[in-house]
Amino acid sequence: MTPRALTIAGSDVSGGAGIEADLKMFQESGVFGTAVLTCIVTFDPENDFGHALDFMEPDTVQRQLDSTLAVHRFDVLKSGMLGSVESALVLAERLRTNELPYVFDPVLVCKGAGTMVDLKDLFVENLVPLAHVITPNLEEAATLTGADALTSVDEMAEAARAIHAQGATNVVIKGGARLAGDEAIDVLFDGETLTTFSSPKIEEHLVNGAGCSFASTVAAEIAHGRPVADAVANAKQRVTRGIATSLDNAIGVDSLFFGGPRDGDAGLPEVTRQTR
Ligand SMILES: Nc1ncnc2c1ncn2[C@@H]1O[C@H](COP(=O)(O)OP(=O)(O)O)[C@@H](O)[C@H]1O
Ligand SMILES: Cc1ncc(COP(=O)(O)O)c(C=O)c1O
Repeated sequence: MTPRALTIAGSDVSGGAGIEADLKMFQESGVFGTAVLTCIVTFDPENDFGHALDFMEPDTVQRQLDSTLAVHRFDVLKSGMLGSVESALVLAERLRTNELPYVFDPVLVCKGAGTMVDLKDLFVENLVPLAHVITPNLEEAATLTGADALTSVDEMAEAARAIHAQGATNVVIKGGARLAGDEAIDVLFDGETLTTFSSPKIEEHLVNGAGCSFASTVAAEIAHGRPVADAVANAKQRVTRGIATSLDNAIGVDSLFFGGPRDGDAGLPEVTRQTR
C-alpha cells in the first residue's frame, strides 16, 4: 500500500522550503502527500527581498485539517511553519485525539525573516510532548532549551537530552551549516542512545529548504515503516544531494533541489553514523 503523509506548513513561494519542499520530498520518497496551509511567505523585491507573512485564519486551518483527516488515513503527520499561536493550538488539539506518528519541525527561524520566539513556550507546552520525532536546527534547539547558543556536539547532545526530557520521543538536533567546522553534524537522542550523523559540508552558507526537506523526508521514511535512526540517515543523505544540486535565485540563498540529474551522485559525500 502506498504510504500517505500530511504536512501542516506554510507556503514558501520561492519554492525551496515550506509545503513546496515537503510535497516534493514526499513524492521523491514514494509517499502520497497532501498539505494544510498555515501561512504564506512573500518577498518584497523593492526592499531587499524582505519577508512578509500572511496567516490563514485558525478556522480555515481547522477546516483544512478536518477535511483531509476525513479523506485519508495517514501514516505520518509532519508540521513546519505554523505561523500563528492559534494555528499551533488547532494542530495540538487534533494531535491529542490522533495516534499518528508526528514529526515536528519546530520552525522558529526563517532565513531572512528572523525568529518567531513567541511560539517557544507554546511549542514546549503543547507540541514537543506529542512529537515522535522533533527536528530543531541549532538556533531552534537553543531557543527551546533556553541556552544562549549551541556551539559543539557535546552541547547539542546535552540539548537533545533536555528536549527529550520535555517529552519528545526522538530528538534530532541539526548542526548543519551553523555548527563551525568542515562537517555538517546532526545528533539523535532516542532516550537511550545518542547517535551522530555527519557528512562533509557542501556549502558554508545556509540553503533554503534544507530543514523542511530533512523533516519531510524523515516523515516519509517513517511512513514507509523505517526505524527512526535509518530515517534520519536516509533523510540526511537526500538533503546532502539536494544541497549539492541546489539552484541559485534572486534572493541570494540557494533553493534546495533534490530532483536533478543523477549522473554526479557517485561523487556525493556519504553520511557517517556513529553511536556515542
Ligand atoms: N552546508 C551543508 N552541507 C551539508 N549538509 C548540510 C548543510 N547545511 C545543512 N545541512 C544538513 O541539512 C539538514 C538540515 O539542516 P538545517 O540546519 O535544518 O538546515 P536549515 O535550518 O539551514 O534549513 C541537516 O541534516 C544538516 O546537517
Ligand atoms: C514557509 C516556510 N517554512 C519553513 C521555512 C524554513 O525553511 P528551511 O527549510 O530553510 O529551514 C521557510 C523559510 O524560508 C518558509 O518560508
